[in-house]
Amino acid sequence: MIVEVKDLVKSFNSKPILNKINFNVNEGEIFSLIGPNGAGKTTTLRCLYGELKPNNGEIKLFSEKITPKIKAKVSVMTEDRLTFSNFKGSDYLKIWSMLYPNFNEETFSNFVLHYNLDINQKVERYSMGMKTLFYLALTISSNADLLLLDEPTQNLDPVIRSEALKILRNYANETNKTIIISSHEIYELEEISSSFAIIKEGKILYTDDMDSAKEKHRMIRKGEPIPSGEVVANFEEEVLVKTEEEIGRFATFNEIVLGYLRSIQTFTPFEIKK
Ligand SMILES: Nc1ncnc2c1ncn2[C@@H]1O[C@H](COP(=O)(O)OP(=O)(O)OP(=O)(O)O)[C@@H](O)[C@H]1O
Repeated sequence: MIVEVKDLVKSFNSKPILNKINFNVNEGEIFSLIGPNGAGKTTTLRCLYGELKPNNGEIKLFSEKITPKIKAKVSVMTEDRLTFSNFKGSDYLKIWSMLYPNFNEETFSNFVLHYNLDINQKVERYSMGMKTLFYLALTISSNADLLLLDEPTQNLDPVIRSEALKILRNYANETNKTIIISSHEIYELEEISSSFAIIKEGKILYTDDMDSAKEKHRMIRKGEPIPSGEVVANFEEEVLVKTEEEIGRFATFNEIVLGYLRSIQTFTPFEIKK
């Protein structure tokens, strides 16, 4: 197991933000942490890379507690893409190649060349999309065993976004390295993830492998008998049920995610009052 999170609790100013979170990630997986704005995705990742100290619970990376030695196996893309003022791309290259003993300068050079990123320019002057690409270049060149990527396709145009997903898929598939992605882009997560957890209001609502989740969930037309199992959510004309019975039709990943996110409270779209 590469990542083990057990009963993780994190509060800010006594306000609970993560409420006994549990999930595991195996080697070679691309694991997605999926949830709406404010669900606690970034807070979970910050606990994973040791930036935040949990109030309770246990995190193990590579079967060990987080130590500086373990951190050297992890590379991180933070959501805010924080950049040091006055640092050029080439300065980051120097720092990252010192931090990561297996840093691949050739991969980095090819990446920045392909996307026309000028490493002699200050990174804080890059556009948001360029910053995302630059951090993608750093993280995949790090050759770290675990990548923690917070919203790694944010601000990328559709073509580059799809290329970025392919790059990440290859990173995990070809080298058996592990990636955790936080996002709310359901469609692209389905394309790339092998396992996932759905998080809302600091709680994990469901976690599973992609294939196993699809096997366990069925959509039953309203009015038809509900099989044994757990009714997860009501859709307009169908009901999402977690069951072992072969009945109705298989639910899509999108329906499973929306179903769990709806199940806690009824979703009410925001409307501007006239
Ligand atoms: N340093 C902090 N101090 C106080 N509250 C915080 C702090 N960081 C995060 N929070 C709160 O924790 C909650 C979860 O935030 P978090 O950034 O983890 O959510 P998220 O799922 O990553 O959201 P998004 O998709 O919008 O980035 C929010 O209510 C946020 O206001």
